[in-house]
Amino acid sequence: MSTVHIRDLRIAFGRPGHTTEVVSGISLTLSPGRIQGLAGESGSGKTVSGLAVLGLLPETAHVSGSVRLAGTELVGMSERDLNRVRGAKVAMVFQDPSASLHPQLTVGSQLTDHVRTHLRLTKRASRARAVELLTRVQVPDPDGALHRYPHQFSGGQRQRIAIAMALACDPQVLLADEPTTALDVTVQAGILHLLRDLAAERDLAVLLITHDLGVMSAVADDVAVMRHGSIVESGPTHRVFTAPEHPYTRELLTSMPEAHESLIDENSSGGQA
Ligand SMILES: Nc1ncnc2c1ncn2[C@@H]1O[C@H](COP(=O)(O)OP(=O)(O)OP(=O)(O)O)[C@@H](O)[C@H]1O
Repeated sequence: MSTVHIRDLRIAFGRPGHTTEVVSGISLTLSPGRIQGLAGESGSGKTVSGLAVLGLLPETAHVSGSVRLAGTELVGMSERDLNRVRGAKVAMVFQDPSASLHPQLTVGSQLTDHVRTHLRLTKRASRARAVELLTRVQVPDPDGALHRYPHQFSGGQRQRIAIAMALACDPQVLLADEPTTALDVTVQAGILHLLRDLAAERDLAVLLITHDLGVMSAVADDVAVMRHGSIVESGPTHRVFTAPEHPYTRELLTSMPEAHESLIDENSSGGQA
């Protein structure tokens, strides 16, 4: 299983000579089986950093530094090679599950097409794989779900289906950008549990991007706090949240006391929820 080493990643937008740097040299390591959180206020550079790992930034973005997956450099890789990495090795789950689901295709055809293209399975084997994936992400009636369209599911179920799509080719790395932000709080907890269980059982290296420190404290093993394009503090989530060293981390935690409390509650009940 692979580790992702992000080193001195810089991202700027604009024309040559008139660029604005939005990420100023961040370094992070994503390890198999662990959830690395990336926190920080809106506009701090979390999303563009995630997109850079997948080579999904627009052409107006200038990216430098290094993103190595199992020793292979992804920064500067050709679009053709990146296409092979995307989906197969690195997958992404977005805030809006519709971003990864086609509204006019059944869930079954999307999942089986995806699996057939990338894994070259027969029709029958790809259908079996689709049912297996839907079962794992706990979509009710997986067989029936194959014949339904995305809009026939609840928001939480759609996000589970998007996670199934992301997992279809057994990726080694999963980037999850605000995966629960659009969901009700009660539904959020189920999706977060699922992500945590999947990271552990599949040895997935997960980058969890969220501005929600409650979400972060519930599932991230480690957290990096971004501000204005730089990481101001990073470390094990428990340490960062209970003994923040940087004034900005303290400020964030003060503005969201429930995150701090939820971590304390979880620890007193013997583990993370
Ligand atoms: N395509 C683009 N062209 C120019 N600037 C961009 C582009 N995409 C993002 N930016 C800028 O990059 C900075 C970082 O944006 P980013 O979306 O990564 O922030 P974020 O921390 O994920 O915030 P949010 O939580 O609101 O999504 C912002 O100033 C944003 O305006």
